[in-house]
This record gives sequence, C-alpha cells and structure tokens, in this order.
Amino acid sequence: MKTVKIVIAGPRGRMGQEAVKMVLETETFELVGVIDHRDHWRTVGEMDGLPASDAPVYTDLAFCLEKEAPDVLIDLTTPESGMFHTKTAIHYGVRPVVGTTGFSKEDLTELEELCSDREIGCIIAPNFAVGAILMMKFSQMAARYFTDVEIIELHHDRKLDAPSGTAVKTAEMISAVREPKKQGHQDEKETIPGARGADFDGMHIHSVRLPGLVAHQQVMFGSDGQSLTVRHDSYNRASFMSGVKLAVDTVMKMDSFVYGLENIIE
Ligand SMILES: NC(=O)C1=CN([C@@H]2O[C@H](COP(=O)(O)OP(=O)(O)OC[C@H]3O[C@@H](n4cnc5c(N)ncnc54)[C@H](OP(=O)(O)O)[C@@H]3O)[C@@H](O)[C@H]2O)C=CC1
Ligand SMILES: O=C(O)C1=N[C@H](C(=O)O)C[C@H](O)C1
Repeated sequence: MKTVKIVIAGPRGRMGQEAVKMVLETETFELVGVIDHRDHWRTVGEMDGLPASDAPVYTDLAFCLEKEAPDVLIDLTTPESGMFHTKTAIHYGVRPVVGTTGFSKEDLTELEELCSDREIGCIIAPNFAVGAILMMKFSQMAARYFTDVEIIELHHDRKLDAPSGTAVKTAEMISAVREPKKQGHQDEKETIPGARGADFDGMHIHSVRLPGLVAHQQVMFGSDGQSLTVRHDSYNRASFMSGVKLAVDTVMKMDSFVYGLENIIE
C-alpha cells in the first residue's frame, strides 16, 4: 500500500502531540516534517513529550512543503495560523486536513473557493470524534420534532475560541432542518449581559470553561411535558485520532472541499 507523506502543524500542542504519535504508529503514514513557530528544535524527537523521531522541524511552511513534497498537511494550531497554513498548503497542491476551530463563515467560503480553483481535496473538521459526529446527527434528527433547543458545550479552560467549532456546526446542522423560532419569552430581558448565551438563529449556545474538562457537549430539547438530551464526552485527545486517520485517507481520494466529518462518514 502507498505511504501517505504527512506534515503536522502544531506538534507540541495537546492535539498535535496525539497526532504525531498516531502518524508515527500508522504503517501507511510517514511523518516527513512538523511546523513550529518557535525556532528551537531540529527534530521531533527533541521536543518534550514526543516519541523518538528524526522528522525535521520547520518554521517556514512554504519551505517545508517545497523540500518535503508531502501529500497532506494536518493543522492543529490557532485560527489565524490555521487559515494561513491551509491557504499555503492549497497553493502548493498539498491536501489540508484541518482540526483547528474558530474560522469564520467568510474564512470557510474563501477556502472552499481556493480548493475549487485548484481542484484539490481539503477537509475542515470541527470535531474528529465519531461519537461527537453522531451526537450532531442525532441532534439534527431530533430538531425536526423539537423546535426548542439549547446547546451547552463544556471545555478545558485553555481553549481560545467560544463557542466551540462543534457547537457552531451543531447549530448549523439543526438550523438546516428546524422550523425558525426565536426561543424564550418574547419579553425576556437579560439583567446580566450574556445570561442567555449566544443567539444562533433564535436558539442559544452556552460555553462552559473549567479546568479538568476535555471536550463535552449537551444538546437539550424541550417540549410540553418532556425533554430530550443528547450528550457526548471526549475524555482524552486519543478519542479524535481515528477521525483524523479517516480524514487523511479520505482526503487523498478527494478533489474538493468538505466541512464536517459527517460528510465523509457513511
Ligand atoms: N477537530 C477536532 O476534533 C479538535 C479540534 N481542536 C482544535 O485544535 C486546535 C488546537 O487545539 P489544542 O491542541 O488543544 O491547542 P494547543 O494550544 O494545545 O496547541 C496549539 C499548538 O499550536 C502551536 N502553534 C500556534 N501557532 C503556530 C504556528 N504558526 N505554527 C506552528 N505551531 C503553532 C502552539 O504553540 P505555542 O503554544 O508555542 O503558541 C501550540 O503548541 C484548536 O483550534 C482546537 O479548538 C481540538 C481538539 C479536537
Ligand atoms: O479545543 C478543544 O479542545 C476542542 N475543540 C473542538 C471544538 O472547538 O469543537 C473540538 C472538541 O470539542 C475539542
């Protein structure tokens, strides 16, 4: 079987470390380099907490892509860096698999257009955990019958973006099928701003940040005399890795842009 040559951006991060291990442990993948914005390490093996590996560390993505000619870039950084890395990869004909969250609608449209111009595969996945994808799909299914919904996402307190990419994707999927409705009392007033959370098409998203949490989301539906709660919990970052693997294998067969793992899971 052909080996997929991979570059990972953000290798020292919580997700990046897990992705480096997964790529090194996968027989059909080859880690040909990593991108770090700090000019300090020569190889992956020199980085704290990462396994022995001679894969070189680059600070300049364009230089790395020219030198290593990888098939896929996995980005797990920040919205600004992720956007820059993804555009650079597309420009060099390298397929991006992006887990980084916090992109705007305009960012996603721009990336989709770039992929279409270059006829290149790209997967942007706000959540790689299969259970989280099912949680979103079940929520979308429930939204056909329950128009009142509150999304509560709970994460560790090192998270930069709020609401989470998963919560935004869930709201988008619900919105696609839910009868439009502004929830709550028509005269309701927040006595403390933000008390009702973020408004997405009339439904509300609440972001909880606490040390000790990893990644969790609860979607609550309510109707007369009944409620339905759909919940997913990721207890560690290994929970995302089978999805990253699937995305890498799938993007190799694609020539267009996909936003959301639900679009590639049967
Ligand atoms: N799709 C999914 O399933 C999941 C997505 N995520 C998302 O993935 C992203 C990363 O999350 P997480 O690992 O927890 O975050 P971390 O903060 O732990 O890791 C981010 C890493 O990226 C590095 N970084 C920042 N800018 C650059 C750059 N220009 N080049 C190279 N490296 C850079 C940071 O370095 P430094 O600290 O030195 O600045 C840091 O090591 C987030 O957007 C998060 O929301 C997270 C979990 C699951
Ligand atoms: O930052 C995280 O940790 C996570 N980010 C993603 C998101 O914003 O939805 C995916 C998962 O929730 C973990």
